[in-house]
Amino acid sequence: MTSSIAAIAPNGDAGAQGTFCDDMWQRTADLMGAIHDHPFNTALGDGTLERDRFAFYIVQDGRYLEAFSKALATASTRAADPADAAFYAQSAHTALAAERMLHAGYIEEFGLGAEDAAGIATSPTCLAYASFLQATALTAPYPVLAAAVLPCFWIYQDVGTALLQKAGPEHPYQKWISTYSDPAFAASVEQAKSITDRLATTTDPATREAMGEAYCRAAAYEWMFWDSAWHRESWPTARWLS
Ligand SMILES: Cc1ncc(CN)c(N)n1
Repeated sequence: MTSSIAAIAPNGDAGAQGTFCDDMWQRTADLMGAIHDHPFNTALGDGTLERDRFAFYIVQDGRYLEAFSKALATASTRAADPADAAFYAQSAHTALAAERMLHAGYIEEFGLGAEDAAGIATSPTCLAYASFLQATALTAPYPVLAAAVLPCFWIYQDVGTALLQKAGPEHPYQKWISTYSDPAFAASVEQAKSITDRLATTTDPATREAMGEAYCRAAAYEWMFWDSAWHRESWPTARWLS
């Protein structure tokens, strides 16, 4: 009989011993299925996603990426290993430089001016996800922060790669799909996974448990983010507050 939390699967079943990432992939298997099957992503994949929905997503995502980038920059300052620090610093830059450049292209293509974008309120889900990342960056142990940012890499690569199978060159969202199915992005996902796995094996059981909770919370927010874009989520209180 084992007494080590690290040797217990995150769902509480004794037995299955894998890396932290293997455990997380198993634990979120149903959620990943729901992400791939979400109408936003199936329509994104077959190119039928309405522009309004995608534009709403792009505006929200630009705001999310600012928070994500800050969380990564904080991870860089908190990393003890210089190679990890460089990885998170580089990723913080990429989130703002490359991903937001992708957004800028779509915003221009859709003829969305700065004023139009400013008129779209940050959705409750976008704010919740961004706030969760920033709170984790500022208050949680560094391994928990590494786990919290991992789904942002891994899930996007998984979705981008799956959509690549369906997308031809004339696909309206080809650039989005290419960004997240790019081998360079896959390499950064592998690095984020390997850092997180290493931290999970060297930390104490309670922190590893908290890493699992942070990973699953962020993965849940990923589903919620696409769902909120699909429904163009607004504040139920908007009628009283402008
Ligand atoms: C909500 C969200 N999550 C992740 C990613 C990929 N960095 C993104 N652009 N947006």
